[in-house]
Formats: sequence, C-alpha cells, structure tokens
Amino acid sequence: MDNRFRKRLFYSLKTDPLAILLLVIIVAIVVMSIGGAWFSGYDPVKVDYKQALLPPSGDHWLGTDNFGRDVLSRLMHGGVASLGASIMAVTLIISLSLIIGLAAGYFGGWVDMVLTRLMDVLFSFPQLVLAIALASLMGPGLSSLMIAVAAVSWPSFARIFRSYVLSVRNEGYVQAAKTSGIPAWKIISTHVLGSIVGPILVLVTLDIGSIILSIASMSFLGLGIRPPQPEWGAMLNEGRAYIEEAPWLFLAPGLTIFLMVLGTNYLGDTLKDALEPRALNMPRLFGSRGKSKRKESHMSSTKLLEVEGLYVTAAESKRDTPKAILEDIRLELRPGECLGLVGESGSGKSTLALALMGLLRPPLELSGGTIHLLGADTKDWEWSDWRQARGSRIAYITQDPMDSLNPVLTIGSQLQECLTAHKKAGLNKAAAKAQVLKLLEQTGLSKETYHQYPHQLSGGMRQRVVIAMAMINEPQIIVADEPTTALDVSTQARIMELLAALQKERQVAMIFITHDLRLVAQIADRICVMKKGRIIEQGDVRSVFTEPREAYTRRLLQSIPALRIPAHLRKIT
Ligand SMILES: Nc1ncnc2c1ncn2[C@@H]1O[C@H](COP(=O)(O)OP(=O)(O)OP(=O)(O)O)[C@@H](O)[C@H]1O
Repeated sequence: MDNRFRKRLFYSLKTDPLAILLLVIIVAIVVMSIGGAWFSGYDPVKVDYKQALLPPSGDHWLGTDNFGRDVLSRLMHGGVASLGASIMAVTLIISLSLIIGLAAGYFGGWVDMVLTRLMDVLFSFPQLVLAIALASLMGPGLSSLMIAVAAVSWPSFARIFRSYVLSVRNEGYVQAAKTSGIPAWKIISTHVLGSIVGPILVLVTLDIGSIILSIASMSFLGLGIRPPQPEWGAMLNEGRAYIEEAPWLFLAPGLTIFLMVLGTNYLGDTLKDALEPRALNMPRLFGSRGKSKRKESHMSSTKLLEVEGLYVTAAESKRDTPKAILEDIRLELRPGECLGLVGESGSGKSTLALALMGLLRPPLELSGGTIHLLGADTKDWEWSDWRQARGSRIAYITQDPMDSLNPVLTIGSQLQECLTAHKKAGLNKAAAKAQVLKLLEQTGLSKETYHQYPHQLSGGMRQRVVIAMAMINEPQIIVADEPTTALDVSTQARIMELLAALQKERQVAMIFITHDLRLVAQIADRICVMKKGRIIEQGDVRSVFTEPREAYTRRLLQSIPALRIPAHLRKIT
C-alpha cells in the first residue's frame, strides 16, 4: 500500500462517521467471535430447560433459546463457524479465480477460449441453486458448504481478474519484460500480479459480505453445521419457530449477519474510493447538488469556447500553499477553427485541456476565471452537466489510445456505447451499428475492426478508433492532446491527414496540443504559445511563424530545421 493510498483511506474514514461506526462494529463482532470461547461465560451447547426462552436480562444479555442456552454465547461461538467458513471460502475463491483469470488473460488464445467458455457454462446456472445442489451431494457440514460456495463463485472473480490482466498485458513494461526474455511465471508474479493487488483487496472486502450471506443462507436451509453446534444461519432457522414468542432468537443472528454484510460492503466501497480517487472526488469538484441551473452567457454566438482569466492551482494538502499551474489563461475558439497549443513539457498544456473538459482532479483545482462552452457558463456545472457535454459537445483525444479503450470490449461495442450514451430518439441497435460501421470506414478502418479487440490493432489503428470515438456524437469541439506522440513518423503523418480532413469536412473546432511546432504548422489556423502555465503569445500561424514576438517562441522555432516548416510559413529573409 503506498503512502497516498493510506492517506486517502485515512481521510475517507476520518470524514465518514458511518464508516467508522461500521468498522468498530465489525471489529467488535470479530473480536467477540474469536474471544467468545474464553469470555462468554456460558456453554453454547449445554441444555437447561429451566432457563428456556428467557428474555434479555442482566444474566443473559440476549436471552436464552428453547433449550435454555445463552444466545450471546451461541452467537459468539457461531461467529467462529460463520466467519471462519466465509474466510476459507473467500481464500479458496480468490486462489482459484486468480489462477484461472491470470492464465486466461495472460496466455490468451485457446487457453483463454476454453477457460472463458467454462466460466460461461457456470454462469448459465443460478449460483445459489447450484451451490445448494453441490452441498447436498457432499452432505451437510461446513466444509462442504465452503467448497460448494467456492465452486460456484469463482467464475465472476476470474472474469474480473482476466480483464485486469488483459489491461496490463499490453502495457509497455510487460512487453519490455517479455522481450527481455523474462519467463512468463516471473512476469505474472511481479508485473501483472503486482498491479492488481489493489483491485483484489477491494474485491475481497466487497464480496466477503455476499459470501457470509450465501453461507448463512445455506446453513439456514440445514446444509451447514450439525446441531447443536451454533452457526449464525442455523441459529436464524432455529429462531424462526419462536419469532412471536421469543423474537430475540431470530433478531440476534439476523442483525449480526445484517451488520457484517452492510459493514463489509460499505468498507469495501470506502477502500475502492481510496484506490480510485477519481470516483471519490468526482461530485465534490462541481459544487453542491441542486444548483445545476446553467447560466447562459452573453458570449457572442460565434465563439464556441471562451476562456477568461483562468487560474488552476495545486495543493497536496490544506496546509501547503497552492502552487500556480495555470495563470490568467485567455483564449477563444470559433467554429471550424483549429487552435494549436504549443509549449515545452510542463508548460501546462494537458492541465488546460483537462480544465476545458471539466476533468481536473485534486490536487489540481480551478481557482479563478471562467470557461464558456457553447454559450454556457460552466462555473456552476455539476458532474452530470459535464457528462452530458463531454462526447456530445466537446470530445477528447488522448496521447495514448489504450487510455481510452477498454481491453475486454470489442471496438464495435465501445463505439456503440459512446453513441448510445448520448442517445438520440429513434436510434435502434441496427441504426447504431450502421453508423459505427460508416464512421469506421471514414476513419480508414475496415469493417472487421468492429469485431476486434484493442490488442488486435496496431497503434495507428487504435488512434483511428479513438478519433472515431471522439467524432461519433458529432461534437462541435475536439481537444486533441498530443494525439500522434505515441506513433511512428509515417503513421503520425496519416493520422494528421485524417484529423485535418475530418475537421474540415465536419467543420469541427479543434484544440490541437503538441510540443511539435511542425505539426501545428500542418493543421492549425492560430497558435497559443505556453510557458510556465501562461500563454505568452498567440496569433495566427503565419504571423507567429514569421514574426514571433517572444524570444521563447523564436527559440522554439529555431529548434526545428527550417526545411520541415511548410514553405508559406518560413520567414522571408
Ligand atoms: N496532479 C498534479 N499535481 C501536481 N502538479 C501537477 C499535477 N498535474 C500536473 N502538475 C504540474 O503542472 C505543470 C503542468 O503539467 P502539464 O502536464 O499540464 O504540462 P504539459 O505542458 O502538458 O507537459 P507534457 O507536454 O509533458 O505533457 C507541471 O509542472 C506539473 O508538474
């Protein structure tokens, strides 16, 4: 666990009293279950009919059952059986699903095919019914319960692990390890497994609740531990007959199971949020709920985007003085125009792109200025407003296409998903597919791409898919953040041609971010030059190339060979 994760987890717990309360309850239940044997004070199985069905009192805090046994003592001893069986079942499930998920995801091919078909077969049965059938075949007892629950639960975990592996399998560092001749088992255990430890932890926490519930349900049906030994599900069954006469018999195990399941689910969510800060901070970034009225601006209707005095700061903690990342940014964009945003690494180009998309995440924060998008002031926009705008009005193309593509979904389904996310009335499945196929053709991809997965495509093809994704809902603005950086020179040229053609054909306005002035010369109408978070020079391409005002721009221009600048933009000397 890295330090930042621990800090985020601590922060989430600190600011969420319910999470703390549930954590305390879970710890108390676990401690009482483990220590029950020593400090319960009553034998959980000893029958004493004289004490039968006593209500809760100072002697018996949770009352007694129909055999005169102390309910609290049985609850504590039963916890060992219930929690022990659940933990054992989860361990079995995780081990099995990890082996199968890793093998399917990493080796692919026929191994993947066989294993995913096996998972599909198991998925086709209702899980609990199959587990009950298996447990009945093996006979009553906690071990048969555990095995039955594990045998039916592993496919859903294995499928998740497989998808994690697929997403890291094509990462540069895994490819580099493969090309260095490192054996598969070592790559899996260090690179692949290392990067999915976090998700495993979250899955375990999230799912232990449902495993506890499955084990209790099966015990309730009489498939678990044999009487008189206590177990929560079995106790629930025993208490059922006395629900009116002695409700504590039913309530005590029922509430314990409820609190354990609620607690583990809630804490699993907290853990997940700490691992994925995006989800944690999403809504807070856009002000409190219920203020979603958009203020229409007085901006001229010809400007698609107008940024005025924009400031972005970063502060790692409240105590730190915020560091200025963007200062006094002013720019505008008109229909069909391409604005090149250039500057050296670290000048703030990507941060500006994220601000324009409403995607700034802590520690980055919008600390001043306004962004008018298609006539609307985005100041009070909530997450849902940005979500509607993204894709349909303003789209984003990233540097690395793999960032935007899901490795486990086909290209066709991902494009169709983008289309249906902003669904226009009357768009059925067939029409959506036809639209996707047409766009694939327009972006120079074959029909077969529709059924292919991202890893089956080359880098250039993937970037074409991402461009198609950006175009599919016909946005009026596209922000392309170094879209050709990850490509070789010839693919780069073809992607630039495609972007220029699509932009012209569809009259889309584009912000083209790059540190490569040659690319800007090919595509942009105007240029903004950025340095240390500020726009230090902006103007039309020709004037910036031929008469740069700033020494910094001149240095940037001098760094590219004159011959690589188009003739009409070269300085006439
Ligand atoms: N999450 C963050 N927390 C703190 N500082 C950040 C964060 N993201 C970016 N910065 C800082 O903001 C500045 C601008 O970064 P940004 O990524 O926008 O630059 P860039 O011009 O896009 O660089 P590149 O061309 O290398 O992508 C840098 O100094 C960077 O360290």
